Amino acid sequence: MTKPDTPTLDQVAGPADLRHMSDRDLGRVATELRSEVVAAVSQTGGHLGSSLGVVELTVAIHAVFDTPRDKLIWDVGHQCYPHKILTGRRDRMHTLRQGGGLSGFTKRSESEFDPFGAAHSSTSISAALGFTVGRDMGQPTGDAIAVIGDGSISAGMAYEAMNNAGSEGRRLFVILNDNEMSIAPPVGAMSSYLSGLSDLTRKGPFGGLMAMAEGMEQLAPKPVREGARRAREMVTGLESKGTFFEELGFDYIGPIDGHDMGQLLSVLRAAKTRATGPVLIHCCTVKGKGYAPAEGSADKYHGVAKFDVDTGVQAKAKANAPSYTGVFGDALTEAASRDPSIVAVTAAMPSGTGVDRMAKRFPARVFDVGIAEQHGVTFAAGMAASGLKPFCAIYSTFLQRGYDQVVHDVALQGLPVRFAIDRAGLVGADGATHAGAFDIGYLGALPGMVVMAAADEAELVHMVETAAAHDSGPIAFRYPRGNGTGVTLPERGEVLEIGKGRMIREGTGDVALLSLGTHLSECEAAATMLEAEGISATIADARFAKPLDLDLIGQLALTHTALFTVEQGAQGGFGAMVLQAMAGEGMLDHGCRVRTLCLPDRFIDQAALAEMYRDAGVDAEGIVQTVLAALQQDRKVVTLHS
Ligand SMILES: Cc1ncc(C[n+]2csc(CCOP(=O)(O)OP(=O)(O)O)c2C)c(N)n1
Ligand SMILES: CC(=O)[C@@H](O)[C@H](O)COP(=O)(O)O
Ligand SMILES: [Mg+2]
Repeated sequence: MTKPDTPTLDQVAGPADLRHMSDRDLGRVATELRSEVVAAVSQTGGHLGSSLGVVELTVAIHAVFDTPRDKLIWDVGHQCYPHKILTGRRDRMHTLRQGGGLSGFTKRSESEFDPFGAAHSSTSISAALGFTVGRDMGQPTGDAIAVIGDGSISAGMAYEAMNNAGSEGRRLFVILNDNEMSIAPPVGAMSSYLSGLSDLTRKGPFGGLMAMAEGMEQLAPKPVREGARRAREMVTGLESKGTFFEELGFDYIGPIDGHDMGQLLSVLRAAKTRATGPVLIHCCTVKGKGYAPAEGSADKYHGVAKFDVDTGVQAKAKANAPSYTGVFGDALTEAASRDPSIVAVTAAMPSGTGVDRMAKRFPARVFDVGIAEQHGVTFAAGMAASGLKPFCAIYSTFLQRGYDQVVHDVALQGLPVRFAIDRAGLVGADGATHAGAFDIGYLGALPGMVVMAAADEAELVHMVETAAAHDSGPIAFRYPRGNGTGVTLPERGEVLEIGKGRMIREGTGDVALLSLGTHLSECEAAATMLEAEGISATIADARFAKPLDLDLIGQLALTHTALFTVEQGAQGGFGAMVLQAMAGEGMLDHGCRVRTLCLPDRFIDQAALAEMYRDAGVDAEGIVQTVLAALQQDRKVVTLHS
């Protein structure tokens, strides 16, 4: 890769250097910064499109505001690569999203320029408002600036924050980065409203000037504003209403061209000088700006693998098995073709969850609610209450955002919502914020909830069929990010008996490995390693974390020296529920030793997935070491291989 020529950017060791530069040089920094982002991400992969869309904005904010004393909070944080380069992390960008390297999102522990961590969307305004209270109560902090995207502002939490900010009336800057894109094309009435507002600017230079004039006038005293508005109405012949944001108590500036450094600098400087309360600056940007392959792609290169800068062609590893997401999407579509009452709900991630495959055949039965997991869950609950069979497809980590809705609107009412929980377990490069670590525990605790975990892609097909057939209450099935094992897929899934596990291989009674989910493969590898140590291992696939197969567990406990549960989830999940059941049933009274292998009580930062599970101690070697320790082999605990 040829290193871009960045003579002006090279003068920037930190944001303070920007504040001594001419506006012209700031424009040069932005141009060079964009090339730097493209070059860096071409080597690491990551969230390219959103970062390219905020290059000018990032330079302008750091040039105008006194970061890190002023707190710049990026919503989601996936667009923070230009920010990281300008705030002293340029030399570490080659470690992005890798073990021991830079996080792909903002992270407090990584830099003083990251005042608030992110990755889950729509939190920035709440956090920024919190900082303004700290400032006003004497904490050593300056202004707070939240940069939130048009997708992220569709989440309820953003409105909760604006509602509060508007009544608090504290000086606060919210910059709406409106690129008319989420991961998928935007949905929702707010998106249409924003398009209406930004039409003026997107129409070209005249529109931009008008918008800027309008924007600047927002900061003038009320009488002047009224006069300007009347003048504008005369000129345009259009009634000029206040914006939604002004109705909430914000001064609204814009829409402005988020790539025009001159506009950005003058609006930010004016806003900083004059704002006395909450201000929303509406910036129109382009996701993937300045890099043709990104701008020209449907997803604007939202998340990319390493790529060739000249061609934009991504280096995607060839998969030798279908992705779990794809298997789910196809199985759901097949089930939907047989049952017209099946519908699907996604929260702004149709392709990430695979429901886009169903949407291709049944567009009227797939609903993208935007980034609105809370609404999505209860929306599905209403569908279920009406008699439909909703599949609510949400990543494990993002379902956390709608948990009370799962409890209060689904489980408490026993409504048959089907939860397709993708990205269950650790996820690799997205790191701790995206780990699907907690769903077994947080769902298993709910009365009436059925919780399944697929051991491979064939099992996933069966679980989709089982969920479709399960009408007596809520049911969830979890599966990991990535590709399957290559096992043959059934033409059509079979309905599994609820609460029944399956025996995979019978040993001679030394140890039993009770697996939940796709770590069945690690259990099989561990069994082979144990055999080499003269230890026979029985393997069973629990299939269900709830209800548990007590007959299977009791049988294993009675006939084995030791029982080990293995799961891709945090403590308080499958192993805990097995132990609690065994205790209740007296299965612990006969001397069977029990160990639960689950994720450790700490967050695990991004790394290669296998490395993360090794670190967690739940890979094959971790299982073997735990077995040997539990059997208290008097020989030294061997390390089977480095
Ligand atoms: C609560 C939550 N749900 C879903 C996601 C997945 N996600 C990450 S970025 C994104 C789209 C964000 O769109 P926008 O705010 O417009 O930012 P852009 O990518 O356009 O810069 C989504 C849905 C998330 N990070 N958090
Ligand atoms: C930033 C964000 O939250 C999403 O883009 C997420 O990174 C997608 O994860 P997958 O790559 O697993 O679909
Ligand atoms: Mg967007």
